[in-house]
Amino acid sequence: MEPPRTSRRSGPAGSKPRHHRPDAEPDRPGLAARRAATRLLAAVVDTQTSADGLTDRRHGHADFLKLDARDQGLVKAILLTSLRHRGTISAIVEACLERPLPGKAASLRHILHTGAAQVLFLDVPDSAAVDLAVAQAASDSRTERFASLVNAILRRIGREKEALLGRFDDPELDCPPWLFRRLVADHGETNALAIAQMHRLPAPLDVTAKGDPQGVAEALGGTVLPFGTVRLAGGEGAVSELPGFGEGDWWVQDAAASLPARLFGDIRDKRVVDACAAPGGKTAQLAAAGARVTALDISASRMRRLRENLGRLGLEAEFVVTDLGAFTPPEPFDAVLLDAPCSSTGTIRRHPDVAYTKDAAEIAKLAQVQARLLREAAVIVKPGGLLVFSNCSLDREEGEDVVAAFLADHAEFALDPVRAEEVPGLAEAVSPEGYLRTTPAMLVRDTPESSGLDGFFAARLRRTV
Ligand SMILES: C[S@@+](CC[C@H](N)C(=O)[O-])C[C@H]1O[C@@H](n2cnc3c(N)ncnc32)[C@H](O)[C@@H]1O
Repeated sequence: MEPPRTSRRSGPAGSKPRHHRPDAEPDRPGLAARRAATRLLAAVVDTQTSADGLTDRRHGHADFLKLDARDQGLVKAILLTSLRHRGTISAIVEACLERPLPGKAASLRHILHTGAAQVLFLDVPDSAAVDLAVAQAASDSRTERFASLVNAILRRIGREKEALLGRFDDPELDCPPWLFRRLVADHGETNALAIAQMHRLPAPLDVTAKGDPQGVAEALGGTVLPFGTVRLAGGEGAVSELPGFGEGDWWVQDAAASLPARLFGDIRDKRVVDACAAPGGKTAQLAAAGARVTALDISASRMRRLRENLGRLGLEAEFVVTDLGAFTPPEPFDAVLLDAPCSSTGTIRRHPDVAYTKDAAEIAKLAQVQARLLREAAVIVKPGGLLVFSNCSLDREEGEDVVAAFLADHAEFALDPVRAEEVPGLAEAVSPEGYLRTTPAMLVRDTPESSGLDGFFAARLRRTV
């Protein structure tokens, strides 16, 4: 139920390219897809536009929308691979250049990056990747004089790929310095490197079963993780075509994202508000567990998706579209879940653009929003009730620091520490104070590809009076 993220600095998603020379290259199969991949990469790294927004099937970039489904799949693969391995690709391209690229050569750099991503990491014939990158360079007035350079560099990368990948095999390369510094400060150098290493792999597909996880695992050929999530081996094709989707037997939800709602324990018949609910993964969990749920969100469009999702699952909730700060229920709730908006650095395996669209200033701003939402959520918890605060950031500033400041100001709340036995198989995710803090480097399984989970933070607070 991951939502398409919108642009932080919404750029001209569908603006006409000014430099394209249509006479230089007629529509050659595959060229429009490569051009789109390069433009989308530029939009992510130059104007901090989210990849989900650019590749949204209804509101995405014009160059993306005009492609057929197969080419759209290819564009996404090229874009996400270019971002996931951005540092490695950069180092390899630089190593193959006789002299550095001119400082203003952003368009050329993006063509080289998307071309090298295909040659180094994707199952695309090298010759097609190289020829189309050369054609792309030749058809743009900003890059046409570098077409033979593109040819030479990408062919060399193709010839020497094993050696080059061996020479530049360092996870830190693929983690932008601002993020790596913060990971080291919050998690220590060894963990930071392990997290950066996991960020180089796409995440497995996790689903939450509405009923029996074992039955869903058998239907989908997956395995049940110790705390109930069903993890799939991966594979091709649309999620909506997998067995049981149409019947509403399960929904997509990363293993870590399923943990905050579990922290309420037995929630049957309790009145619960999911205070930042859309698109509804946690609302669905609470409703499936028998709670009487009020799903609240400020966004009407995201709430529509939540309603559709719950409809498919045959689950019920009360829906409220409002700013949490303006919500004045007639009586307080037994439990409040605040899954607050955040930088999403815990989801970089799925959203590698996050490493390039977010920064320290954005994290500071989001931490303030979270602090405000937590104060507002506290008001609607009844005495003795529970308040779970969570988000998918790896950053202390959006987690432990927000909760510590809240507790310092709210003597009527106390931390209700999470116990290791509540999260089987994830004891290392429980901090000495009783916070839950997962990272992609946890949940090690048979292979790196089947391991890991999103980075999540959760704290359980109890209102004492
Ligand atoms: C991380 S998402 C929630 C994901 C959701 N809990 C799930 O599991 O599917 C954060 C949500 O908070 C909502 N939000 C942001 N500010 C809000 C506010 N002031 N009041 C209510 N909802 C808000 C956003 O619209 C967004 O849907």
